Amino acid sequence: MAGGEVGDSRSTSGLTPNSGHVGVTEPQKSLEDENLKTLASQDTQDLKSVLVTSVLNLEKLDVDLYRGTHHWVPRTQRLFGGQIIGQALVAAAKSVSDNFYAHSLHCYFVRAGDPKVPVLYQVDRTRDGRSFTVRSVKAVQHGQPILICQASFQKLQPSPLEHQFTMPSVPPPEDLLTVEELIRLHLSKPDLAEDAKKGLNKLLANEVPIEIKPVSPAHFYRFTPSEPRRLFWGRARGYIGEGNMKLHCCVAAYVSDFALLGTAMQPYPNYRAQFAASLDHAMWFHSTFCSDEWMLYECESSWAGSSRGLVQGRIWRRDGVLAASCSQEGLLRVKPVPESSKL
Ligand SMILES: CC(C)(COP(=O)(O)OP(=O)(O)OC[C@H]1O[C@@H](n2cnc3c(N)ncnc32)[C@H](O)[C@@H]1OP(=O)(O)O)[C@@H](O)C(=O)NCCC(=O)NCCSC(=O)CCCC(=O)O
Repeated sequence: MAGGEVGDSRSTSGLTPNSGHVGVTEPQKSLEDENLKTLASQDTQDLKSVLVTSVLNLEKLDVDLYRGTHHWVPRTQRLFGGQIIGQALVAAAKSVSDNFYAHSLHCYFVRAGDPKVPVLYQVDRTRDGRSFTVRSVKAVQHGQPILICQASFQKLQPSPLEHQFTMPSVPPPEDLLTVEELIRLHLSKPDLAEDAKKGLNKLLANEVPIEIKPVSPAHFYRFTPSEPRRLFWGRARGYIGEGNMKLHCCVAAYVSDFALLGTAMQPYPNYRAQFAASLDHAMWFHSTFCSDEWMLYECESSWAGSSRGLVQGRIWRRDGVLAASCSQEGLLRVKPVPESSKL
């Protein structure tokens, strides 16, 4: 966007939910241990999200050249894909007029990101049109691209053609446990294998700037084989700020890469990913939303084969409006889970 700030105040999307349907079911007790909800995980909603203060706050080095730093690095010690996509979209948006809004992006992860050095973002102003503006961004480390991304922006153009799927009915986030609460619950089991305990404690030590509440934890953690479909509520930790749609899109791009690929592993609880990495990621933005408010992520994997898995995602506002869709193919090299590690 013009002026180098990821900020605007888009007021309406032009898309409405289907016949006022609200997909959230009435409150109900989802897991027996209600006490855990109050004991576990501090409420950080009053804090400005680290995604705003640091991760998506790129340093300008020159015209169309930015530097991004890291906050959370996954255990794999390669950069989190969502961080690179989110930062690439921030860089792309900086040269786009305020009245153009991201409607889609298409990315390839071509090399693993190195967490020891910052990432440079080189923006190419591919085209400025009357309705659409396109930017190409190359994320570079050690002189070589790690991500190539095309992002397209459009002026608001209302249309009589408006439809969307209906949001699935699920319990509201207030009735579900966060990933951290579920892990603590699991850790309290006396017969838990040592290997599993170690793995879960490592997960707890993660400082991921995203909060997640799985709708069906057993599917999410792949205790049993299940259809490659998952639903979870997700939001950025901390406060992002109102009326800043461009930033909310960048945050959503960050969050969207977090738990997508695991969907393709759900039918195979006896296999563990030895190497899992997103190969490409596409995203379409449909409506206004707040990425620091709970949104329902509906993910399904239509196919897996040749050491790859394909996953589609829909991101719903809790009032039933389809906010965004995404699609990703990932590399999944697997090995059987050793008996001693089974939960
Ligand atoms: C995907 C790859 C690895 C593809 O590379 P490649 O052509 O295989 O490259 P390479 O340098 O030749 O090899 C890399 C490595 O893969 C090994 N390899 C290659 N082929 C095979 C095989 N058939 N069987 C078993 N191993 C194989 C090679 O020996 C290399 O291993 P090494 O690094 O030497 O230990 C590359 O393009 C890449 O690293 N891209 C970046 C992917 C990425 O970083 N994505 C974003 C992070 S993933 C993420 O954030 C999602 C997390 C969300 C979630 O967990 O749900």
